Amino acid sequence: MATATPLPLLKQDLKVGLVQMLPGSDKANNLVQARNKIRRAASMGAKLVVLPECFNSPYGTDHFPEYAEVLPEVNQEGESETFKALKDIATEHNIYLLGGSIPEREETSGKLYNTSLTFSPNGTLIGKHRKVHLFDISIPGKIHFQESLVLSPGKDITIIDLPEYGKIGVGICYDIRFPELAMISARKHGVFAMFYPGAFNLTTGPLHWELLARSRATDNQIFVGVVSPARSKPTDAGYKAYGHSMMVDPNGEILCEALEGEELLVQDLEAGRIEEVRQGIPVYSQRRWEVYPDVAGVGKEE
Ligand SMILES: NC(=O)CCC(=O)C(=O)O
Repeated sequence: MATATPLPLLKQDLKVGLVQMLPGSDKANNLVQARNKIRRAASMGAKLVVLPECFNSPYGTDHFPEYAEVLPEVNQEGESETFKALKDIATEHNIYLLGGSIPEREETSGKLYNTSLTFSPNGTLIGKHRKVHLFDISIPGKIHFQESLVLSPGKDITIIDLPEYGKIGVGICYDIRFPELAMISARKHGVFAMFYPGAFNLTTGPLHWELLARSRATDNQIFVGVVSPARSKPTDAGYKAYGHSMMVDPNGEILCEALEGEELLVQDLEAGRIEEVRQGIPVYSQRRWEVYPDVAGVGKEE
């Protein structure tokens, strides 16, 4: 009797667009810039387009309250300017749209979050991720940043089903430093990719951005996409993003990488690549859960 071949995690090839854009202080103009770049990605065949962290505002604790919008829950409709714009763009181009992140104000509590919205090609809100790990670091003489001054942390791992392709996981920037999130998404939920809209800086970017993207991909043998804002001019005030958006394959190899400026990356993800890598280096079937029972509960495949 013939046994059914399990579907690959990524069910068919997928062209992904990563938009490295430069957000300014004019929200309406940021939305126009995003729309233009998404249109270009779609015209190049991208079926999933990903924007950077804080794509519609400058990145900074002073700015979050001013730019925050009230956002709906998954499968609900909303009135916010950015929600409506992203919904329209996804529908117009018949694409999945992972809308980077924007500051969110929760209506009832007034709490602020750093939140990512994902839309299906028919404009349904199919994913909402609130940044779980807030970016609070202090490296003397280099960088001090404290998102928790104004933001509250999200509480959930976010898995989104793109029925024709498979599942993706979403994290926002600092979330990439916590391997548990990607590990649970990959091993428990079977995602074919993690996407991290992110805005690393000029101290930790050169040190850790590529290292972390390639580590999450290699740890879990999945695709990883990291999408940054472009870097503003040295003479401009405010936070300087590292840039270097990239797509990494399940073997930890960089498939494409941007420089610092505005850039659009369009990259094919190959169905079957995950299984090929896992066959060659079969760590998935070689885990010794009895040696590390403390983590077996969170990492073990179901
Ligand atoms: N926006 C962020 O979460 C920045 C994270 C970062 O730069 C890091 O080093 O981590």
